[in-house]
Amino acid sequence: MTSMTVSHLSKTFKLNRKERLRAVDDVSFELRSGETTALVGESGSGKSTIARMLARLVTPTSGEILLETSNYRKDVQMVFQDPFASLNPAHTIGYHLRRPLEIHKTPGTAEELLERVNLPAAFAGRYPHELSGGQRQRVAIARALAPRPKVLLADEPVSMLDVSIRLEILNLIDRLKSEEDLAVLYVTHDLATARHFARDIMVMYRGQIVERGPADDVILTPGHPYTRLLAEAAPDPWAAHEGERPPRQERRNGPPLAGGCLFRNRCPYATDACAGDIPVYGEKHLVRCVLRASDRTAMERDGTPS
Ligand SMILES: Nc1ncnc2c1ncn2[C@@H]1O[C@H](COP(=O)(O)OP(=O)(O)OP(=O)(O)O)[C@@H](O)[C@H]1O
Repeated sequence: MTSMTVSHLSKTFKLNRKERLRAVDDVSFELRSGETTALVGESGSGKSTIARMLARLVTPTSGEILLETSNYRKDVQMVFQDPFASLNPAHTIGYHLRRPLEIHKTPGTAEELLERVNLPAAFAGRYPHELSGGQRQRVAIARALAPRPKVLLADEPVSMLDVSIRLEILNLIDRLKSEEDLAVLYVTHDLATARHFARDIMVMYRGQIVERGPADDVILTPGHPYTRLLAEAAPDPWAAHEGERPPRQERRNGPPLAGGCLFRNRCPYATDACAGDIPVYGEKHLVRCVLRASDRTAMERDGTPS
C-alpha cells in the first residue's frame, strides 16, 4: 500500500543575491508500506534535501508530498546520519524515549522501545556519552519508532558508524520495517547495501532522478551511464578514477547547463540530442536518457563515434 506520494518536488536554494541552486528538480516517487526504497547518488546530488523536505525540515519550492494518513508529525519520522549529534548529552536515554511517547500520546514505555531495538532496559537510566555509536543509533531508531510512524526516513543511517556494526543496524531497520509495516526511505552512497535492503532503487544526479526500478535491475543492468559509473566503482564512485575525480565545487554546482541532461558533460556517450528534452524510457525500470542501454552496447561494439 502506498504510504507517501511525492509529486514534482523541487527545491531551489538562494545562495546569494544572484545565484540560485536547484538542489532538487522535479522529483516524483512513492514510498510503500513494508518496503524499503533506496535513494543513491554522489555527494551533493540532493538526497538529503529530499529526505529533509519529506521530514518537513526544509520547505519545498514547489511540488507536493501526500501522506495516506493525516497526522504528519507523528507518522513521518527520521533517523539522522550522526548518532553523536542527535541525542542531547544532558538527558538520559529514557528521557529521549519518553518525550515522543508523551508528545504524541502513544502507549508504551522507554524500556519497551529499548527492547525493540535489542538494547537492555537498564539503558533508560544512562546518558548518551555512556553509549557507543551503534548503541546511540539504536536509541535514535527507538525514538523515531516511539510515535508508531508509517514512514521512516533514514538518511545515511550507518555511514558514521564502524564498518563492523553497519550491517547490524541495517538489519535492525529491515526487521522493524517488516514488523511495523513501515515505508522506509534509505538514503545512501552505498550501492551494495541499497541493493541488499531495498526493493527499489532511485538514482539521483544533480537534483534529478535519472534512473529507478527494482534494485537488482538497476544495479545489474543499469540503463543510465551515470548509474553504470556508480555501479562499476562502488562504493566510492571515484575511487577507481582518482585522476578524473571532478573538483567538489564543480560537482556540486557544475558549469551551467541550460536544460537537457545534466550528466552530458561527463558522459562518454553524449550527443547533441542530450542538450534537448530527455525522454524517459522503460516501465518498471525507468531511465532518463536519450540512448537506450542496447544502443550504447552497439556503440561500444562498433566503436564510439568521435
Ligand atoms: N540550506 C542550504 N543552502 C544552500 N545550499 C544548500 C543547502 N542545503 C543543501 N544545499 C546544497 O544543495 C545541494 C544538495 O545537497 P544535499 O545535502 O541534499 O546532497 P546529498 O546528495 O544529500 O549530499 P551528501 O551525501 O553529501 O549529504 C548541494 O549542492 C548543497 O550544497
